[in-house]
Amino acid sequence: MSVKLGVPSKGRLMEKTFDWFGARGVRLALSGSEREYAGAVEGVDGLELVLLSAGEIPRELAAGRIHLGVTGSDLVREKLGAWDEQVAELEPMGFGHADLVIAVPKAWVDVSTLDDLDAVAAAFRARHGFRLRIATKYHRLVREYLREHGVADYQLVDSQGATEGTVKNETAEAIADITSTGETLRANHLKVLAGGPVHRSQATLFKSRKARWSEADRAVLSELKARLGIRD
Ligand SMILES: Nc1ncnc2c1ncn2[C@@H]1O[C@H](COP(=O)(O)OP(=O)(O)OP(=O)(O)O)[C@@H](O)[C@H]1O
Ligand SMILES: O=P(O)(O)OC[C@H]1O[C@H](OP(=O)(O)OP(=O)(O)O)[C@H](O)[C@@H]1O
Repeated sequence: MSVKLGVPSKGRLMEKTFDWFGARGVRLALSGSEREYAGAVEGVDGLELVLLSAGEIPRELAAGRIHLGVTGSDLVREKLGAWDEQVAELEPMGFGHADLVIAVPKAWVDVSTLDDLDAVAAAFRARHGFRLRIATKYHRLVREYLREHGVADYQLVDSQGATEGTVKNETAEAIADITSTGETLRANHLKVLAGGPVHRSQATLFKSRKARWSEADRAVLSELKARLGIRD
């Protein structure tokens, strides 16, 4: 048996993950064509590369089908209930930074904090007879955050992409999505509520608490951690 390392199969996260391991003397390489989702690890024996969608890596870790995985810290928290019972954070990797934020129309000049949002939500319900809609794909994280901050008069509407467009399209009054440069928010005339993001995400190396770790697997992990400069 070998230790399975899941890494994102495409895009920015894949390239930066390859670079991050490479800079630490562990070469990840795609085997065959770029479209074949299989790969090899050079530099550490007993480590197998598995290419997966970043969004699926949390579930694969929780199911114990992979031992290690690289994905955004936001995705692990969103996709897994009690995430820290299922996976452990081994190392934040310093790339893939994005903030999960709540944003409202810029034109709402009286709304800049969560308390303002709460007040507007109550007024909205009284006026329209339905709850203010927040479009997002981060249901778990947004619900937890708003509960902690005492905002209750809202409903989430699911949006799996182009979330910032939902306000203009009148399918939501506010949104919760990740932002890095802030350009998409600006282009859609939205502003971020004050008080800090719901979550500050970055690419992170996770270890599964649910996978079967044989004696040999633990030895592979120790060697890998030594190579990567990760202390226990
Ligand atoms: N500007 C950004 N836009 C989108 N995601 C970003 C950005 N910056 C960092 N990320 C992070 O990248 C991860 C999402 O990557 P990606 O979209 O490839 O995942 P995915 O949901 O698996 O996609 P797909 O389903 O299309 O394969 C998240 O952890 C997110 O926080
Ligand atoms: O702050 P910015 O630098 O503008 O980046 C933020 C945007 O990037 C992501 O979308 P992406 O294009 O990855 O597609 P998605 O809508 O499918 O998530 C995210 O959902 C935002 O829309």
